[in-house]
Amino acid sequence: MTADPAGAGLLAESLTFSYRRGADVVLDAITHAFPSGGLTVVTGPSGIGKSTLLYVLAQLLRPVSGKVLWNGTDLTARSDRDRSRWRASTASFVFQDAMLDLSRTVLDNVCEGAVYAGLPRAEARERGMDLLARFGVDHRARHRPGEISGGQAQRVGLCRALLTEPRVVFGDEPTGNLDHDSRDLVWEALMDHAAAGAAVVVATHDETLAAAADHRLVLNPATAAVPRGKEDAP
Ligand SMILES: Nc1ncnc2c1ncn2[C@@H]1O[C@H](COP(=O)(O)OP(=O)(O)OP(=O)(O)O)[C@@H](O)[C@H]1O
Repeated sequence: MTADPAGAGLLAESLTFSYRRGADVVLDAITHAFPSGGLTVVTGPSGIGKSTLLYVLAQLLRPVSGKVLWNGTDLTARSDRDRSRWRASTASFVFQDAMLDLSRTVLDNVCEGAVYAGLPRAEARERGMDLLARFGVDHRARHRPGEISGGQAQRVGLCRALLTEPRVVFGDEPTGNLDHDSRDLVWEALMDHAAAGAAVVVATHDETLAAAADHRLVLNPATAAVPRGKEDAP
């Protein structure tokens, strides 16, 4: 991955969101930077809006008002098609549940999205096998997801997310269901990916992992968003 320019990354500017007109405001004027080259954790109590913030940053949801900037360019002003293109070319997700397609092999699960987005199949499979080996699940490449453990499935989900070396990775409780070894492995992979230049944004309840992150945004009921952490001035 080539480095993004200094000051690069995602920037939320006064983001406000509610799921329906007249419904509760879930995100209330959040302004925060999620820099490239760092892992930012988003913490806060259940139901505060951590997942929602990830979806708005990822352009899966449109804010009611405010902007999401990527390297200084306003994504929220773009058409739905352009926002989907940005997501396909730039971002990926790791969820608490790996959400694998049960009808496909592990290797196909890792590769299919990237092939669909235009990566040649042979290259995708080669990269996919390398990643599966890196995360210790290459011996399961030809198995179906129903034949592997939850921890292995999560590693497979991680391989799928990293296959295209995305500049942005969103993790929604990516270590939530994992034993300690798998948890550490997933976390280190995300930290490494951030260190290689990506903007990684992870919603988590895991205080141990949160303490090890580069940056932190705390969502809190009184203020909606209270920046905290190593260089998280609003
Ligand atoms: N699709 C939806 N439609 C309407 N309201 C929703 C929807 N998804 C989430 N909400 C509400 O939005 C608020 C924020 O939810 P969100 O899932 O973002 O919180 P969270 O901080 O990620 O919670 P958790 O830590 O439990 O995963 C909650 O009140 C939730 O009930």
